[in-house]
Amino acid sequence: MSASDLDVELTAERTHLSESRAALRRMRGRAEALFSTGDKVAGDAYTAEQLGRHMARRVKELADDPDTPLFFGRLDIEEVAYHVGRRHVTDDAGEPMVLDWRAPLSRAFYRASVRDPQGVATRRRFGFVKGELTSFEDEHLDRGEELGTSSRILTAEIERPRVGPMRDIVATIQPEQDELVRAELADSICVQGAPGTGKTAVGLHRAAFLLYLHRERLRRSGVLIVGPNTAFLSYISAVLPTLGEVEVQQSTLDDLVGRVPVKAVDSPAAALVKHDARMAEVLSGLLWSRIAAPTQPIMVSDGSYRWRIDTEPLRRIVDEARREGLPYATGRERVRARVVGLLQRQSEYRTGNSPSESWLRKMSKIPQVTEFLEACWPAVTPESLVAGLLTDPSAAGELLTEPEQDAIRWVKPPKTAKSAKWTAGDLLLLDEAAGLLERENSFGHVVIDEAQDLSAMQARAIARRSEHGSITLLGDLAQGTAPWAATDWRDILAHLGKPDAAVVPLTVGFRVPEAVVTLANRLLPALGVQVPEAVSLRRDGDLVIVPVADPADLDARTLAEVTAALEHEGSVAVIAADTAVERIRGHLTAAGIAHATPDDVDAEARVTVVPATVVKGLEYDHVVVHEPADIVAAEPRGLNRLYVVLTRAVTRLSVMHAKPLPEPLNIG
Ligand SMILES: Nc1ncnc2c1ncn2[C@@H]1O[C@H](COP(=O)(O)OP(=O)(O)OP(=O)(O)O)[C@@H](O)[C@H]1O
Repeated sequence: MSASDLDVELTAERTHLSESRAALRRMRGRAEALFSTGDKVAGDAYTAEQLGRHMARRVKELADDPDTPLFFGRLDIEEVAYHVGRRHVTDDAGEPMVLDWRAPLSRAFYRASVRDPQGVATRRRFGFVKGELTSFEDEHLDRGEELGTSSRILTAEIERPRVGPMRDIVATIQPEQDELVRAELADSICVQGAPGTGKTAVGLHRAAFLLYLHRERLRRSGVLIVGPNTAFLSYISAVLPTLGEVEVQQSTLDDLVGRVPVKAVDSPAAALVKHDARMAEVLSGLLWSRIAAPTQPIMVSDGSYRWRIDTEPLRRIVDEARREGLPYATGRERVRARVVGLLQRQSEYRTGNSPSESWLRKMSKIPQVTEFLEACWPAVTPESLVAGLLTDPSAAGELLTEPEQDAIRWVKPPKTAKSAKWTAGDLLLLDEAAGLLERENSFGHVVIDEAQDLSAMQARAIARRSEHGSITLLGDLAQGTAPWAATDWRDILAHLGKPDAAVVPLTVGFRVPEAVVTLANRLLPALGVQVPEAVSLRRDGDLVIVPVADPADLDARTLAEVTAALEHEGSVAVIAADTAVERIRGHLTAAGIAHATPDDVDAEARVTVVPATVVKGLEYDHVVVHEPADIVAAEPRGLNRLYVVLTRAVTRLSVMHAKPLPEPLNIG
């Protein structure tokens, strides 16, 4: 294309962009007008509210962010040009101006290749600067031209300095990622991906894709994203809204099971026991052992009548309900209903009339029925069941060893279950107990990030919430830092109730520069897991290792490194052992350098000080690691933690150390 042809073409594309923006504004205007008349046309308050919510969401979905391009690509198929963007935009006649990236036709934008052009003659990618269309790049697939990962626009996107929260990757999703994003709703998948291979991005885009394709169904059942901590959730929270999806629940695991506040901390030994799959068996055994065979008939005087149900039919009712495999509380209500049913039959037989609703209600509450239930199928709450176990763990019998029983035994049992000081581990037990009593609502789809750290009991809590839905499990076994972290995905998948999910590897890294990946990969053999190594797409980037002779100088040298990093564009993080964080924050404050906490992704400050234990899933342009040996020494899986820490850098990594570097880093 000649320079003037290029200009003409660029101008035409810019015109299409501004016309599409105008069309989107009109779509939004129409939605707003409908919104404001919605309550007048709706027949009743309920419909008005439903309609109102729907319209409010629609208006939100149609919001145009001037900084994000409305379209980022174009496909030429049979002489027709289709622009591919974040959402459908249609002109006033309803003709498409921009296709949603999730539409079936858009698939070719991500998948078409010279070998399999899928009808695409030319694929065009657009370059943008602050929402302004500034360039484009063509691949004439029909002439055998294909750029793959050498695309200049893809490279620029990957190498862009990072600031603030995570962004979507719709413009540059890679074919192997797209395959995961567009997997069927019914398919549960597990992605084993090295650091920075786009697992989180894939999970979020898959959620958006499924919502597009199965909108009504998933709106009813819901989509849930589970992340490791609030810093991570705030980092990813903007991605789905920019993709037009505003109704996805995002939660940490602790919040998901948080039915009561946490007021105490488990010892490491107690936590290990409480996260173990045997606890499910213990609780289930304890609960069902509460059921006892009836030993007395029920006798009721009802005005001038006397009703009697003998022990034998009562036994049959209890046995049958037990065999039906219902949750405990549901089973109890079933037994009550059947007992009342027998009373009703006797009454009908004797009086010749059907008893009234109020009679049935009265009978279901009379002391004789309640006493029978309390004796044979007693009322249990999650709190009472778990409190019983923690007061007397010997009830677990052989399922727990004596030291294990001692580890979880309450030193001073609370007066009542209500006044108990529950720990995070107890919340899992309470959730398990609640699941034995009543069924949880199941989400239509659950995305679980950093899943390598799930314990058996945590996985079961998620399984209860995805029983009738599918899951996307994202993680990296090498980044497992929890004491119960898995070494095989099959173990976690079994606890999640999805044993047959496909385990798919991702190995191409989009975050970490090659030199940094090479350093981090030295740790892999010491981590005790079989995972494919990452390969980096990034040839740029810097790695500096700074030995500091005098430990007393380490903090000052770290501060100097931060100051030097601030000369460059992008975010800066100091990652240190948790115990050093407050001290480093103090130094920064004293030096007048504004700094933020990782929870605050919208902070003005460019520097964030991050404790090593919360850095999982996050990324920063320039990472300054403070004393790796201390990070490793702080916890049993310290080397895994260091692997996580070293793989957070997008452009530059500085490793500051006064102590010797941990052994595996020194090889080679
Ligand atoms: N196809 C892509 N195009 C552009 N950027 C991408 C692409 N895939 C991933 N990225 C970017 O690479 C970085 C890492 O992605 P992400 O956080 O999803 O990786 P991850 O596998 O979850 O990493 P970790 O295991 O370290 O948490 C992000 O900045 C993301 O936007």
